[in-house]
Amino acid sequence: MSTTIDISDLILKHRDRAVVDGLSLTIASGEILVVTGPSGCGKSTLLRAVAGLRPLDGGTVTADGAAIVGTSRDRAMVFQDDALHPWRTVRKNILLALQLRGVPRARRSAEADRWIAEIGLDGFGDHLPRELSGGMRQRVQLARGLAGAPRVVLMDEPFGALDAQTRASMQQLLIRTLHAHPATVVFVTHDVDEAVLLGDRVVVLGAAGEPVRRVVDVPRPRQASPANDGARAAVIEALTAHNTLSTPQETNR
Ligand SMILES: Nc1ncnc2c1ncn2[C@@H]1O[C@H](COP(=O)(O)OP(=O)(O)OP(=O)(O)O)[C@@H](O)[C@H]1O
Repeated sequence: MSTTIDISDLILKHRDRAVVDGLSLTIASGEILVVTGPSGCGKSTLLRAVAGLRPLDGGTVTADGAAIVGTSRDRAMVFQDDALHPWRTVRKNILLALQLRGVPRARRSAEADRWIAEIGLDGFGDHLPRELSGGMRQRVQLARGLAGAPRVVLMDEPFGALDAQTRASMQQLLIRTLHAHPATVVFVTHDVDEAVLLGDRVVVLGAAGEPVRRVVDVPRPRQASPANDGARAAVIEALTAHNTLSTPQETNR
């Protein structure tokens, strides 16, 4: 089961400067909404507000009609940084997420094993994070974020530090996983191809304090170009409208 998120007239400030100024947006239940835009435009700030990790300076953010006033086990965060507990094994990192999301003790062990298999890490359950590659650690982070069926998953450049090949396989893993365990997803990325591959819609924010530049619908079924070429071009056009972001070639790394 997933959740509808309603953002209305949202204002978010840093040191009295509005970073998000009057944003209104509804994220449908089960939708993957990608947020992109120039560096410093407020993507992470917006995500933190939806997570309940920071107060609002105006407007409202609701989840199924209830105001978001703090963190909740229904909403999972997945960051780019390695946020695994370094002293816990892969299995224990996933078990902790299951526990925090309220999965009954009797089911946790089998569920952890299923996640370890799902992310292709059979045989690595007893390894510590430092004994894994960056891509493997990121897979564990993904499992930890999605384990226990959170209704909302908030992802801040989760694959930003990965090489192109690992990134592509993580994107496919995310698509498969969300297919099996639907959630409402807000996914922040700088990468235009990633945005149109993953997103049902792509929101292009303006520079900090500016209005949204564009909301692009991505056609489905989900596949690489040429079906998504129109959406890709629309996102690039909006991003480069004021020449404040890296060029498309740079974003394609
Ligand atoms: N803790 C903070 N204190 C003061 N200003 C901040 C703080 N965090 C962010 N900002 C400012 O708010 C603006 C938005 O930051 P945010 O990190 O949300 O942007 P972003 O779009 O996620 O950037 P990037 O794409 O570079 O990660 C930036 O101008 C940033 O300098």
